[in-house]
Amino acid sequence: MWRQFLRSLSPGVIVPQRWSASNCLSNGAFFSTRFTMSLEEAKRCAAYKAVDEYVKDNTVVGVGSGSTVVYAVHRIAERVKSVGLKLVCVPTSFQARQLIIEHGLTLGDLECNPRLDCAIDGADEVDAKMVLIKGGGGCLLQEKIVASCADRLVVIADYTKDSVKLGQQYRKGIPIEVAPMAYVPIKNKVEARFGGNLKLRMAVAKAGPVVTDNGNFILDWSFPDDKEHDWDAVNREIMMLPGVVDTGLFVGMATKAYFGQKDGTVTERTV
Ligand SMILES: O=C[C@H](O)[C@H](O)[C@H](O)COP(=O)(O)O
Repeated sequence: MWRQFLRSLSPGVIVPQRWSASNCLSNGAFFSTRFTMSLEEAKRCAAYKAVDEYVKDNTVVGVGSGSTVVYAVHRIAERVKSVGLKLVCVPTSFQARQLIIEHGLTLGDLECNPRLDCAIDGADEVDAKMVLIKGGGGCLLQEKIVASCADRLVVIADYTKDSVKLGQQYRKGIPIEVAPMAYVPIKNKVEARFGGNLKLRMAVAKAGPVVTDNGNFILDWSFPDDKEHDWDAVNREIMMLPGVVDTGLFVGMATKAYFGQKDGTVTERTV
């Protein structure tokens, strides 16, 4: 019935055969291209499931950044209204802060809430061992700080982020946030030590480089993918370079990931 109705509105629309337990597809579908709808629905399903399973009453929740997190915030706001959850939400970026405020949620910070029950965040890529690449939207530093204060980091993503090995699907490289004055020496040192190449991320609607919420630059490291990397060791070594503020490598931080699939189901990974 629903499928017929949705198809009558837009013949190109793919209406998933299976609806997830969290009923994530019943709260509005996207009527654009086949791929966009599918990807957006996949993000939504993952986000809804994670919120339903991990966001509990009387807790402090870290709110990640990016397009998938938008769905998580919608769901958190729905549950605050419908079930009366009492939450404090700690943002990981300017974007997250705005989302919290726009949805009428209680805004917190690490000064008042140095310990969080869980953080829900997106990722650019997740490997088989749950090592993440984050920072495609430039928010890696605050995301890592907030995640480090949370009892649990829960990742929400669509199926394009689920990889065996980093670099398999996400081709933009590992973001490294750096103090502006140090971007050239850091670029040279990382290339000499590990290979690949680092590019200064440039802004799109502004001349010059992207400047993060923290006033820094981002170098995107296209690392050599023809060898195995010990990401924990790589991360530690890069972090030791003066001027490196943080990396988008999240090693040993996430314990749970939800991947929304094309058919509206959600797969899970736990470590
Ligand atoms: O800096 C941005 C964050 O790390 C995001 O969580 C990450 O880029 C994933 O974003 P999206 O959900 O838009 O793919």
